[in-house]
This record gives sequence, C-alpha cells and structure tokens, in this order.
Amino acid sequence: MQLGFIGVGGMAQAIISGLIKTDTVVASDILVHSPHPAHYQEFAEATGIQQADSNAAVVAASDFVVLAVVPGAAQAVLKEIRDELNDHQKVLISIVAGLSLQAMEEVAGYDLAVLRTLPNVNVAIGAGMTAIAANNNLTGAKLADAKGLFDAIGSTSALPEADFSTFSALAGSSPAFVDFFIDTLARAGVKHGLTKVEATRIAAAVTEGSAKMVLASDKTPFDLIDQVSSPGGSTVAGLLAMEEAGLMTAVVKGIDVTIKRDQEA
Ligand SMILES: NC(=O)C1=CN([C@@H]2O[C@H](COP(=O)(O)OP(=O)(O)OC[C@H]3O[C@@H](n4cnc5c(N)ncnc54)[C@H](O)[C@@H]3O)[C@@H](O)[C@H]2O)C=CC1
Ligand SMILES: O=C(O)[C@@H]1CCC=N1
Repeated sequence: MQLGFIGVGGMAQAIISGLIKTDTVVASDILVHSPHPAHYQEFAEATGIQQADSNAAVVAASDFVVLAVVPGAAQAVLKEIRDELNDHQKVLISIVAGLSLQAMEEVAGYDLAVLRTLPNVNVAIGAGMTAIAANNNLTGAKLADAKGLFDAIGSTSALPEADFSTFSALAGSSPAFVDFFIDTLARAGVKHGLTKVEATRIAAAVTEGSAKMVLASDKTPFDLIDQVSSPGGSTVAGLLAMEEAGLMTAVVKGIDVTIKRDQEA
C-alpha cells in the first residue's frame, strides 16, 4: 500500500509514527508533503519516510491519500488535488475536524471514495481512538484497508457524522483533559511532598490501570468507585469533597464548550 500525507503536522506525524511502530506500513511506502519542509525534515529523516515536492506528487504516487492539513486550508488543497485524485482507484482519507463527507465530495468530486476520520493523538503509540464514516463510494476491500489503518493503531468507532462533534470532544480533545487530570493529581502529590516526576509516574500509571479496569470489567465506573470506597474511609471523603468543588459539573461544562466550539468552526 502506498500511503500519502498532505500536511505533516502533529497529527500526521502521530499517525505515521503509530503505523510504523505497529509494522502496519513500511516507512518507505509513506510519501508526504506540506509547504513547510523544514518543520518535518528531522521527522522524515528519523523515520525514513519519503518527501514529495508537491501535494499533487503525493496524490499521483499514492493509493490512499490522507488529508491532514489545518481546517482552513482543506478546501483549497482539495481543489488543488482533485484532478489527480479522481482516477477511480484512489481513496481519500480526511482527518480534518469539521469537514463533512458532502463538503469534500462537492469540492473533490462525487465519484471519489472518501473516509472521514477523527483520530486522537494516542495513535502515535498504537493506543488511539478514531471515529470513521465512509461515503457510499467506499466499500469492500478498500473500505476494509482504510479502516484497517486505524484499527492497527488503536480502536475505531463507526459513527454517523452527526456524532462527530461529540466524539471530537470525548476522544479527540480528551487526551488533553485526561492529561490535565493526571497533572492535577500529580500536583496534589507534590503539595504533599512527592517529587513531580514520581507523582506524575504514579498518577499516569493509576489512570492507565483504571481505564483498563473499566474496559475489562462488566462493572460500571460507579460500581468500581463503590468498590474502592470503604465505609467511613478516606476515598468517600475525598470523592465528596471533589464533588462539592464541582468536578462532575466542571467536566460536563468543558465538554459542552468543546462541542460548541467544534460546531462553530
Ligand atoms: N491535533 C489533534 O489532536 C487532532 C487534529 N485533527 C485535525 O488534524 C488536522 C491537522 O491538525 P494538526 O496536525 O494538529 O495541525 P498542524 O498545524 O500541526 O499541521 C497542519 C499541517 O498542514 C500543513 N499545511 C497547511 N497548509 C497546507 C497546504 N496548502 N498544503 C499542504 N499542507 C498544508 C502545515 O504545513 C502542517 O504540516 C486538522 O485539520 C485538525 O482538525 C483531528 C483530530 C485530532
Ligand atoms: O483542538 C482541536 O481543534 C482538534 C480537534 C480534536 C483535537 N484537536
């Protein structure tokens, strides 16, 4: 599989790193371009991926083309590459937040096979969570191959496009929110005398372990909370103090604003 990337920023690099680490695609089969080669020169040399001179050259040499530019540039880039894309063989995979299948078809062509995705940054270590929605032209082996790229670097969830904004908050942005929680937990440890390095290691390990427990167990998170909270003990006292400070409301408000902002874009 020849895989092209237009745009080589943080997310493209996260996906490429995950694909190479999981032996899903060999580096020499990955071709990239953006107008700022200096920004990804070091990454390209370190990973062994190929660099093209233009967006059109990426498309010409690729079976699957990943559109990984900032949302503001996406329409112009699609216009620029539409002729090369429409050879009735290639598949366009977009990771651009807020860009609908219909909007892509309008610009790039109604016959084009398109997979709209929303990966999160954890794809870099093969632990991502990616929403996918295919248009009617993407079926069979091509759909399986395009989806397979994201299954290989984490989990996928086939969702109606109407749910993409909610997914974007819950999975695309939430690594930042979970990191915020980990940092806050660690900071509390520092307040009580631990070093930041050790407190962060402890907080991250606990977050990973608790997430694995939720996924592995048939219990709800609330059941698991009850399991940790000894009668008259310290956990329930801490939980109630966090709720008095508004933890649940703060998280839900944050997600509401994230969804609203995504829908405004
Ligand atoms: N950062 C995240 O966690 C997530 C980001 N996304 C989406 O991924 C896309 C990329 O985001 P990031 O990598 O974070 O942004 P970034 O700013 O790190 O990278 C954007 C890339 O697009 C390139 N670019 C800009 N104009 C171009 C053009 N005309 N032709 C070719 N390349 C061009 C830039 O040079 C850069 O390499 C965005 O559309 C964003 O909505 C989606 C899911 C999660
Ligand atoms: O912050 C953003 O706009 C993007 C969407 C999901 C994650 N990052």
